[in-house]
Amino acid sequence: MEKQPRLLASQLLLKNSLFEVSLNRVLLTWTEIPTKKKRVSGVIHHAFKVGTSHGVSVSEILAVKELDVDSGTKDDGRWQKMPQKSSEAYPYAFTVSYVERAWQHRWRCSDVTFHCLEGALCQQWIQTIREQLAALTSRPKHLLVYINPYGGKQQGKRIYEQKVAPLFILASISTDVIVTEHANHARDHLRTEAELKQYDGVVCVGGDGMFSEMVHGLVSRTQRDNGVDQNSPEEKLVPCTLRIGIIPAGSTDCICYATVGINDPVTSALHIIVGDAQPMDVCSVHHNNTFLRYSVSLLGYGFYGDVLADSERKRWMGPARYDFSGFKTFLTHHYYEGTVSFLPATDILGTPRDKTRCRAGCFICQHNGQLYSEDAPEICETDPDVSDSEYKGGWQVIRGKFLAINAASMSCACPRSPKGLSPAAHLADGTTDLILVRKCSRFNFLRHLLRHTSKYDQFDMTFVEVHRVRRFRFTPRYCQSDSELDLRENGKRLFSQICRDHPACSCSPAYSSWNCDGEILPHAAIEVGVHCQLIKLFARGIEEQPVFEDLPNPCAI
Ligand SMILES: CCCCCCCCCCCCC/C=C/[C@@H](O)[C@H](CO)NC(=O)CCCCCCCCCCCCCCC
Ligand SMILES: Nc1ncnc2c1ncn2[C@@H]1O[C@H](COP(=O)(O)OP(=O)(O)OP(=O)(O)O)[C@@H](O)[C@H]1O
Ligand SMILES: [Ca+2]
Repeated sequence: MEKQPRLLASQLLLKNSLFEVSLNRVLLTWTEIPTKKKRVSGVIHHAFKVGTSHGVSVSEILAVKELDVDSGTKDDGRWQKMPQKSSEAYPYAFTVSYVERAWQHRWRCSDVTFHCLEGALCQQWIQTIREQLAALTSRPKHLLVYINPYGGKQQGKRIYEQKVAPLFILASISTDVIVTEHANHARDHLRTEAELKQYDGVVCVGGDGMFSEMVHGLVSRTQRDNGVDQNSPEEKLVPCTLRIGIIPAGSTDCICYATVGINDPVTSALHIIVGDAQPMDVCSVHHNNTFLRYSVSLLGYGFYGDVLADSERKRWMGPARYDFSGFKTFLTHHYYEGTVSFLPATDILGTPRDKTRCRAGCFICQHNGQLYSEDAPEICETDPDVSDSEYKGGWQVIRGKFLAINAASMSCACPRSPKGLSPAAHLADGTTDLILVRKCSRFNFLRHLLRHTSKYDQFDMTFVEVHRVRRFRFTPRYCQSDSELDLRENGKRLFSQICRDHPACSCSPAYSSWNCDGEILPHAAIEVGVHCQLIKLFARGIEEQPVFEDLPNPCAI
């Protein structure tokens, strides 16, 4: 790393030991000064332990506070007993709060208190660190927070008040907090009422459903403000400028898990405070030139659609509803007939079955993101319906009987499946991985499902194929007209009743439903397009190697 000029360097006391403390534009470091000498088996050693050098990136300092040594309190009100020796000899002190990496991608807030001989020096340190923090323009100062009190285990309010709000206060972030009163409250407020100009970001406390509300509110608002018609499937959309933060408090939390590496409220709050930014693809879903919904994680027909439809009736069970309905849907083993047409992503780096993983600073997302950005010139894409060969102007057409049709715009990693539905999918590459699971035996489908929880490749099975695509369409075999939709609902009820009455019946219903990020879509025939990097999150992607130990040599960082 290029050597940065020092802004400050002093000898300060930390836990009754003297440290050389140094600050440049990038790093704050402190290294113990070997003072005492120790005789060990006749040999004199400096009392300098390995691990007494520390470094913290300025971009990961959360706050600096003066410590009131005389009163023994910090100015955040927490009491702290001052060590006798330091309060006498080094009567001035300041505390730096910073991000420390813990196990499995968790971040924690750590404090270090330095004691100074003189008040002026103490003030100089505080002032200089504050100036450094003020220069970090990507950090949010004012946030709009929506809390879903009923998401996941209904802990959203408690999680925010106890774990997140104190950190925002520490980092001098002001907030306007709205506790939602009904579904779509946050979406509608964002879309029509919220005065977004005054905020540096919006935050949701909840699960993937709440995140989806934020996406719908922000994306729709941005298109409306820019005169873009969401109903046209081919239309380029205008990217949103405000970043979205997620404090996980839901049942699946897959967006949080796949963008941060863990569903942990404190970790997410710290990513918001340091002002991280992670772009993300958004799929638009249309039916007959009418906009239906946006999707950022999973669009699933067949298995995941059926799991969701069943689980919605069991919300009272909390997160366990998915396991219950998953087991039930697995036993019913329904397949669905239809035609999938898709436009493969060409000229891109990466394939759905390679070993690369989307990680912080992902090169593939940067490369493919340029190719497919919403500003990039249009690539001529022939419509799949204009010719009837199986390979039309780049489009490919597959007809068949499917247990599941899944489009994963990102890995969909979550606590249930830490590698996700499509482990090599990318957050911001402008593509979605289209996974087709054809009709197979229950045993084989179970093998496929189980592989989501092990190191084995879930795509390495004869009945599974996966394509990285820009757009796709699905048409069920027995096409429904809109007026048939009501009939369909009634028919489905009748059908499932017949099947319940005759458990030996092995036939399948004509239609499943699409699970669109945890919401049921009202149509089976849909058209989907990926909008590259349409939104940004307060996240940085999963970090490659978390650092657990103190850095032995700050100069080598
Ligand atoms: C045998 C164990 C197999 C485990 C296989 C686990 C695969 C799990 C893959 C999860 C992918 C989640 C994708 C994220 C989707 C979110 O946008 C959405 C909204 O939050 N969540 C769901 O739809 C929630 C979807 C939740 C789906 C849960 C499926 C559970 C399947 C259980 C099958 C049991 C068979 C047991 C036979 C003995
Ligand atoms: N005050 C509220 N009352 C009822 N429903 C709400 C309220 N606020 C939000 N919702 C709705 O609750 C649904 C579920 O919320 P959320 O995503 O927070 O939790 P979840 O479903 O448990 O988690 P996941 O989406 O991760 O499975 C969302 O679709 C949201 O629209
Ligand atoms: Ca993607």
